[in-house]
Amino acid sequence: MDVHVVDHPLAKARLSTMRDARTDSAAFRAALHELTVMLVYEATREMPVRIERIHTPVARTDGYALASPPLLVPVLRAGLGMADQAHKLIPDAQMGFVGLARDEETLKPTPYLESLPESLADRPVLVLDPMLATGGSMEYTIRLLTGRGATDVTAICALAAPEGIAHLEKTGLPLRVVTASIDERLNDSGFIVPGLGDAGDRQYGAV
Ligand SMILES: O=P(O)(O)OC[C@H]1O[C@H](OP(=O)(O)OP(=O)(O)O)[C@H](O)[C@@H]1O
Ligand SMILES: O=c1cc[nH]c(=O)[nH]1
Ligand SMILES: [Mg+2]
Repeated sequence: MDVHVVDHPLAKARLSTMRDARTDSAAFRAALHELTVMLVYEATREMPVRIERIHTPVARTDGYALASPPLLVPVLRAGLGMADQAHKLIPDAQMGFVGLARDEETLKPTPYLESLPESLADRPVLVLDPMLATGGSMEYTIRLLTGRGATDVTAICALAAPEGIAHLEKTGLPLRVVTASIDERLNDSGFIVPGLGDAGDRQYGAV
């Protein structure tokens, strides 16, 4: 599995704002928005482009556009904080939605929403979720997508735990991960250490 860490000073700065326990919800959301732009920018670097001749006011030249705009799939709730920024970068993208809540005891995802196009054959998919912890929520999401024919899936996460990466690797699912950090470990409650706490609660309040 290809894992790409976006190790850029500006990404580190936004991530540090998100990690800081003193950061309030509005500033946390703003930092996640900005980090999302950097992660999506890197994740789409190798995407095939369509070239067509265009006219500048001065001359003819090649114009570029994504050959096949990806499907964006934010995983609710926390992934919602990445959706608008990703969509601004790729305005032609269609968006699907998956809603999952991790059970605090078992750490297994409980699904409550699935809104996806019927067929995803030949369509790249970008899954947006700031946190990859045990990897259970991402595995669940990827299986929904591959069940609809997706073969080109990229998970875009602010943070990942080594345990979650290893878990996804073991599944053998066709997946690439783009993240700003692979942290140290998970704690006994399944939280990423040092992490940033609960990404959904920090954006929207505790449920
Ligand atoms: O890798 P995992 O161990 O599955 O954990 C990661 C999941 O946990 C968080 O969601 P959460 O269940 O807290 O829901 P929320 O977004 O509504 O807060 C996060 O946004 C991921 O979806
Ligand atoms: O550290 C973690 C782990 C799972 N989900 C979160 O929001 N944070
Ligand atoms: Mg949460």
